[in-house]
Amino acid sequence: MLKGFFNVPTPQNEPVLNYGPRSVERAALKAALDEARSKQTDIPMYIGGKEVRTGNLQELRPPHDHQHLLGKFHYGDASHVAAAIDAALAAKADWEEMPWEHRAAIFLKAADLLAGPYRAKVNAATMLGQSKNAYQAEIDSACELIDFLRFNVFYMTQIYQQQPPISGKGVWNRVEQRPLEGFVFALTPFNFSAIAGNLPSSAAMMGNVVVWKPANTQVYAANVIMQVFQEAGLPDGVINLVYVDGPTAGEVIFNHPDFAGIHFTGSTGVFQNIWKTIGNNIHKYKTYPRIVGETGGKDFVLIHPSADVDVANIALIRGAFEYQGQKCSAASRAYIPKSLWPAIKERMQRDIATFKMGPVEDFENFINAVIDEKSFDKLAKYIDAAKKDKGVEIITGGNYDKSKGWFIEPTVIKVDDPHYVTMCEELFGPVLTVYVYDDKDFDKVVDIVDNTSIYALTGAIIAQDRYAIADMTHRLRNAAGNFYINDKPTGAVVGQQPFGGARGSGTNDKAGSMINLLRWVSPRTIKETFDPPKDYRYPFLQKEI
Ligand SMILES: NC(=O)c1ccc[n+]([C@@H]2O[C@H](COP(=O)([O-])OP(=O)(O)OC[C@H]3O[C@@H](n4cnc5c(N)ncnc54)[C@H](O)[C@@H]3O)[C@@H](O)[C@H]2O)c1
Ligand SMILES: N[C@@H](CCC=O)C(=O)O
Repeated sequence: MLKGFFNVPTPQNEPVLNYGPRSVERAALKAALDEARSKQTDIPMYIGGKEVRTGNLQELRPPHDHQHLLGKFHYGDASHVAAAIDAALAAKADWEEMPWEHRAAIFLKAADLLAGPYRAKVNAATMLGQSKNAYQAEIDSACELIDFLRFNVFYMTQIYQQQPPISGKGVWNRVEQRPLEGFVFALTPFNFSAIAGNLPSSAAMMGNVVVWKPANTQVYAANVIMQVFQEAGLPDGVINLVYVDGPTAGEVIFNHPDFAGIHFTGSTGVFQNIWKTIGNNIHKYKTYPRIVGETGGKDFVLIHPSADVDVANIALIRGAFEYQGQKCSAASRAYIPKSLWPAIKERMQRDIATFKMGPVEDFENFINAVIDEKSFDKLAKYIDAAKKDKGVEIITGGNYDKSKGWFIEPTVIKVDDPHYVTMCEELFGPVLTVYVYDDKDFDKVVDIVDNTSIYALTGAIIAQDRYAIADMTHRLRNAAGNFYINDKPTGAVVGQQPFGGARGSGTNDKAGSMINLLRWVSPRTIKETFDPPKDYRYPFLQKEI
């Protein structure tokens, strides 16, 4: 066995390829899209390294083209969740004994596979399965996932290097970072393949074994990510991928004595129910499970009268409409001073009119479909209500069409009431609500921004006046876990802006950071004494002579 203090490669953010006309990457991506569309993929679960097929098949269709069948996946039940836990626990002893540098090597290789031979495949799967355009897929399933893997390996070594600074005379103090006792449950959302890949791999990297359940609407790309982990050399049973209904998975997992932690990203309601269930079952577990959850948002853009209107416009339209507003960080409520409203409105209408909407296979489309019919219907309902409600005006968009795919036009709603429902609730779609305030009321508006929603995920302020920037930065310190000045509230980059929110938006354990990885280990302090005392008496107890 090799012995040494190993350094890992210094991580750099994976460069974002541009997919411009006639570029090599564009040709490779087009070929991968054609290949994926030309066949129907049969997708198994992966339990203990084996492909598991139940014959209970669920269809996968592109959200922008629901008549096309991409493939089917094998749906499981409670018995598959139990089998996945057994497989994880069977793999545990060998995995946690594996020297860390070998764990690191597996995930560094996975990053290289994604950056190279799997890049087009994973991007094509994310584009088709989740209706992301080429750029949005590239920054997610390629770059962000690669960054998560490489930066997490680096942070892992920093965690291992942290040792007590002091060892007294004749003593050596050290700290060992043990994997959790039991298995970790990774429960992942539809909207980011990077998050789907990061939640199981970050816990596994720290020596844990994992049961991973993705959203049904993300299974198509999850399958590719699992193939990458396997090809990178991940031993059987370390990550077990199952497709079951959420409550069924929860019923088995949250009643298991070896349940040691959940790594969740998804909606606030689901997370709160999970937390309650874990609380009710706390006496059943061998340890106190780690509960890590990044959840919903109602992300704001607050525009100060000193703002540059072009900066404000781009922050709004990119922040609100990239990936159809289906980012937890998406700008969904904006506060705009009356003095700037005409200029900003004119720019938004001008630019949104040039957005092309349609399938991802046509690279001219900036806007694609929302994820499924349930989301489409929900968004259509809010838009219909906005058309009827008093004090509410549709500024642009407002149309939708489900004949070919789940298409909702980018929609801007202006409201008279800053507490109108679409200013408060997370809609998770291409709908931006704006409240136009009197410039003299700016001070009150800062409080409204802070108090309007239960969430505190992301927020942006747009201003040139430095006093205003300083004031808003301070007063909105609890309103967002990721706070942007003169930028859109989306697009955090691993290693640069660690991501996560507080209040109703989650436990703020910052995905892709040391803080997050620390949740997947349990430190053991070891004190070794070289010359231990052999007499209980303190020196002062000795008789004076
Ligand atoms: N804060 C963040 O970092 C972040 C990132 C991405 C998405 N999100 C949030 O995720 C949500 C969108 O994703 P989604 O629609 O996939 O979320 P979701 O909550 O519907 O689903 C997340 C996961 O939980 C599972 N699930 C659903 N109901 C369950 C139940 N009752 N018991 C157990 N599991 C259950 C789903 O199958 C899925 O795997 C939005 O609210 C968004 O803001 C947050
Ligand atoms: N980290 C992403 C959002 C993830 C949630 O959907 C961003 O910063 O835009």
